[in-house]
Parts: sequence; C-alpha cells; structure tokens
Amino acid sequence: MTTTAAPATTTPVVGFDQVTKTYGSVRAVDGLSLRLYPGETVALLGPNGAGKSTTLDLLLGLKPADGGTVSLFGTTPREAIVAGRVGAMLQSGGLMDGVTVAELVKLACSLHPRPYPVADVLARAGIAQIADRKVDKLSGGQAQRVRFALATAGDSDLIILDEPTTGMDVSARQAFWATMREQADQGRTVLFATHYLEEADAIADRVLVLHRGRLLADGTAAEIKAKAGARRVAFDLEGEIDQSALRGLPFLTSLDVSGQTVRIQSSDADATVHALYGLGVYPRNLEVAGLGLEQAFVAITEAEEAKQS
Ligand SMILES: Nc1ncnc2c1ncn2[C@@H]1O[C@H](COP(=O)(O)OP(=O)(O)OP(=O)(O)O)[C@@H](O)[C@H]1O
Repeated sequence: MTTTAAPATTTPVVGFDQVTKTYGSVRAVDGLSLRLYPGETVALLGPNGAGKSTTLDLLLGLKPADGGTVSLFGTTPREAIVAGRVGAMLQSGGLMDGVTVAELVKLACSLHPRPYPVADVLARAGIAQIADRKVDKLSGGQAQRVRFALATAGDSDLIILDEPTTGMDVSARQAFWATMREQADQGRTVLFATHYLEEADAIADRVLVLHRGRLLADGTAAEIKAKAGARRVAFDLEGEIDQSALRGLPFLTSLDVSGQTVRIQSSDADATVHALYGLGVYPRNLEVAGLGLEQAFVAITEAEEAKQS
C-alpha cells in the first residue's frame, strides 16, 4: 500500500488509529488507520456499504467508535467542531423545514466562530437568487447547494463532504469543485466521499479505496491505476469473430465484443497480444492503454471480493 509522506512533526488534521465500528454482525469500519494532512484533497471511494458514511460519521463524532481512537487536529472531534475547525456537508438532513435559505445560512454563520458574510456564502454557493425561498420547497440540486453553503459558512480548516454533487447539474458541479479547489489551495483539507470516479480522478490529490470497512488502497489516482496492474487493449477484427478463442487468451480479465471491435483487459497485455497473433488473428487499429480510475477501482474491489469469497 502506498502511504502519503508527511513530516513526522506535523499534527495530522485527521487521525484514525485502529478504528472499529460494528452494527450487530456488520463490521462497517474494521481496524481503520489513517492520517490526513493540511492542504490535501482526498477522495474516499468504495462500493455501496463499504463504510464511507460511517467513517465520516465517526470522524465528526456523530457516532462513537467501538474500538480505536479518532482525532481531529490532535483533539477530539467534538472539541474541533466546537472550535469551528470543521465544515461538513452530509448526504441528507441538515435542512430545517419552515425557514428560508437566507435564514438558515444566517443561522449557520452565527454559530461559526469565524463566519464569512452571509451574502458571500450565498453567492459562493450560487443560491443568492433563491435566498427567500423556503428550504422545504427546493429541488434536490438546490438543496445540495444549500448544504454546501452551510459547510462553508465560516473559515474551517477541514471540509467534509459526503457525495456532495449528487443531484447537481453540470454547471453547479463545476462551480462547486472550483470553490473546493480554492479552499484546498488556501491550505484547507478537503475530504469527500463519492461514487463519481471521474471527479475523484480530476480533483483529488489522494484517493482512498475502502472495502468492507478496510483500506484497500491509498495513493494518488495514478498510483491506484498502477496498483490495479491491468491494461486495456482494443482492436478491430475482420470477418467472423471467434469469441471462445478470444476468451482463452492468457491473462485476460475481461472481454467485450461490439461489432468488429474487441475490447479486453489483461493483467499482461504484452503476453495477451502475443497470444492473439498465435491464434492466427491479425488485429487492426491496436491500442494499449492503462486503466482509468473507474476500471482500476472495479478491478481492485472485485479482486478483493474474489479473495474473500
Ligand atoms: N445505522 C445502521 N444500522 C445497521 N447497519 C448499518 C447502519 N449504518 C450503516 N450500516 C451498515 O454498515 C455498512 C456500511 O455502511 P455505510 O453507510 O457506512 O457505507 P457507504 O460506503 O457509505 O455506502 P453507500 O455508498 O451505499 O452510501 C453497510 O453494510 C450498512 O448496511
């Protein structure tokens, strides 16, 4: 596993030490150890039920751990939150019925020890035009923008986002990530859980892959792609394609035939292509490329599933 180097003297923004959380027989978080440092933008990935939301809940002190210790800035989550060092945008909840967008944002600003002006918070989240609307009358994407405003109501050192762009349209997403980049550039740590792997690839400088409550991979997107090992091979064939012969190629991990185009994944692309010629098959327009983050993620998590079953 790759670990991110940081000076031994720096107090981690987030410290998880052998943290465990169980629900009945389910180990949602299973001996998780982790350190995040100032200025990092970190994507938390994992299949459904991997433990992402539970990890964020533990981090925010919303749930107690059954074992291990969670620290924020060297203190308890509660102390860090009371000191206004953490802004959070969770998947649901957080929006009080019966109040307007402006009233809710004003409240969040009044609770923060280092608030930004309400007008700035509304403008940054792109909700100035709907400031007088009741929060229970908002669309899904608008409600997400309001949650984003609440998370950035004041000057926090750590911003936690659980699937932040779900329901946002393309321009809202772009504006959202531009703002998050600014926050990270100013030295803040941004941790976000997502199922949008292209966002993780584009935004995060560190990617964590969780699976059954354990950390499967920790590194840059490039390192995660390299860890998956496999490569993509695509080529065209003429005439009838013998799929069963292709399926017998060595090191093949997936096969997809569409018209005359064959796309495969292989854990040793050189050997697979060599064997292809051995079949008497002459591929045209041959392309060999590394995996995208999404394919690497699937390869890593499926390999772990296979190991455990
Ligand atoms: N309150 C709860 N009671 C019982 N089981 C729970 C509870 N919350 C979560 N779990 C279980 O713990 C595991 C981890 O759930 P969690 O919500 O943390 O995963 P996740 O990675 O955020 O999933 P998703 O991508 O679907 O949001 C799952 O098996 C889930 O069913």
